Amino acid sequence: MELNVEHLSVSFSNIDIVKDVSVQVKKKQFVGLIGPNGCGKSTLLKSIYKVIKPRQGDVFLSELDVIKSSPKKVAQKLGVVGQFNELSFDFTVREMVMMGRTPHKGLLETDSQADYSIVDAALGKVNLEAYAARSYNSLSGGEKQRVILARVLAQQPEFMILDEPTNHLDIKYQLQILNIVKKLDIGILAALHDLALAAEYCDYLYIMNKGRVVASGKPEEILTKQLIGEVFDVECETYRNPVTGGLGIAYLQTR
Ligand SMILES: Nc1ncnc2c1ncn2[C@@H]1O[C@H](COP(=O)(O)OP(=O)(O)OP(=O)(O)O)[C@@H](O)[C@H]1O
Repeated sequence: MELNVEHLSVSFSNIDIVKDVSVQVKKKQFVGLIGPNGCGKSTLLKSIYKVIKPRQGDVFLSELDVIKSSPKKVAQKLGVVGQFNELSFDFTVREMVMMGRTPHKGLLETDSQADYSIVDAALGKVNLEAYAARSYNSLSGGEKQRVILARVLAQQPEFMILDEPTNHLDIKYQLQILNIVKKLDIGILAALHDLALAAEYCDYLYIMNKGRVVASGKPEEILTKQLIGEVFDVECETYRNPVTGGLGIAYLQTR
């Protein structure tokens, strides 16, 4: 599926937080959204996945008009890994992941053998099979993050939004999660903080500052020291990593 966000604006108490933002994710593209704290990344993503109503603009997932469609209809296509994953009620890890199947079920439909197999496969993908009976609230931040990803995998979405999916994760699981979502071969829009990881995994980047998209393009084309300096207020040098061949960024000092 493709994502088309057109001229989206979001305001809280008459203050514009997201200002006329247009974003496109083509079929099977991994697109990153980067920008400093408070620039509006989460607000933009939440208005795409229907948690916040935008003041104006359109969101389409291929032909599906996301703003006008029911949450269930959207959840059949769109998976979301959000930033905060706390729960008031306690569920087991397996119950949490099984919730990913809900959008595909009728009102009184019970869990089928196929649902159990899908849930087991999703737990396996994030290395949490042994945690299936554990209480979700007893897990560490990183384990919770992997359960949420497993729930989204069980949902079998055709498009995925991730809001800082590698928050809380040590480097092994940061790479594991990015590798898992990359291999899904579906459209992805992900807010990321680590610029080097964004450069490595993303096909295309949008850079936000103060509610607006200020640059977009292929990572190596737009992640210049001038742009990083302007947007993040940090002096840096960029270089080609001699080991990976990818983009390296040496941060020097804050401005
Ligand atoms: N419900 C709300 N009411 C008023 N202001 C809000 C609300 N939600 C977010 N904001 C403000 O909107 C701005 C953008 O917040 P947002 O969470 O979108 O930023 P972000 O780019 O995702 O930041 P971070 O990198 O820190 O997660 C912030 O100044 C925030 O305080």
